[in-house]
Amino acid sequence: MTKAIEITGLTKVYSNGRGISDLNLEIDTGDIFGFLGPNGAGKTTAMKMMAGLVKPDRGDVRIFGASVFEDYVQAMKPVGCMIETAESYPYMTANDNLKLFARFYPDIDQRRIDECLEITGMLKYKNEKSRKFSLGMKQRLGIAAAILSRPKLLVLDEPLNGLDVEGMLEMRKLIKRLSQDEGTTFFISSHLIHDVELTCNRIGVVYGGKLVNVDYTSSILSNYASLENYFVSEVDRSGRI
Ligand SMILES: Nc1ncnc2c1ncn2[C@@H]1O[C@H](COP(=O)(O)OP(=O)(O)OP(=O)(O)O)[C@@H](O)[C@H]1O
Repeated sequence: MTKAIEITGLTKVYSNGRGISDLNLEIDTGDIFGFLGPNGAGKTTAMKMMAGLVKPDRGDVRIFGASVFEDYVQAMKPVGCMIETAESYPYMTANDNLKLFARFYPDIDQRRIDECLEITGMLKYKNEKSRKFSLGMKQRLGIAAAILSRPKLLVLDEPLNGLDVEGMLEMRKLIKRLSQDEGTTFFISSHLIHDVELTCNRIGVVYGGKLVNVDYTSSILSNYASLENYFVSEVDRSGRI
């Protein structure tokens, strides 16, 4: 079966010597993959390259078989992204922001826009301008935009950023629902160990610009008391190598 994502030798080192180097990773269709690492580990840099927003020094990313760098349009067709902050036009309403996004796709009508607003808990703010939204509301609007086209793969950079406890629970439910009902594959970056443990079925630990290890959550939890113990042990091990 074609892998949802195949990353080979992906490297981007900034002039200050930081970034991410020699990332090799395969994500199966249907995985909820957690890219776990502390601030500055290189998660956003890797995701920007996956979305074709940053050119790598070397390496490749294939999405359902198509190379992001050789066949960008084909590779990005099944992908929804929210990378770094969720951007929206502040003087437009939530609804108008989504209508603008919808113009990039051939078949998104008002019903689908309302559905995405409903799914993300934003329907009640449909006619409010995003300028007045809290960080969490902007984040939800970003997710609504990312799921508009019913993507097969969602790449989400710190999707819980700015969400309160209730918002985090809803976001986790939303991710699991899309995974179960629509078979959506997820690539999610986070520095929140507990949330990754509860949300993701497979986890890659990234530290200091390197992917330290990848394993299934179930297997980690059967060998370690918690994901936190595993994380500390993997980071410690990588430091000693
Ligand atoms: N444009 C840039 N120029 C120089 N250095 C950069 C640039 N972007 C990121 N870096 C550096 O590369 C490293 C990785 O940054 P990146 O944003 O990928 O980390 P991250 O894991 O996403 O962290 P966070 O959780 O804080 O977003 C950091 O040390 C950062 O300072």
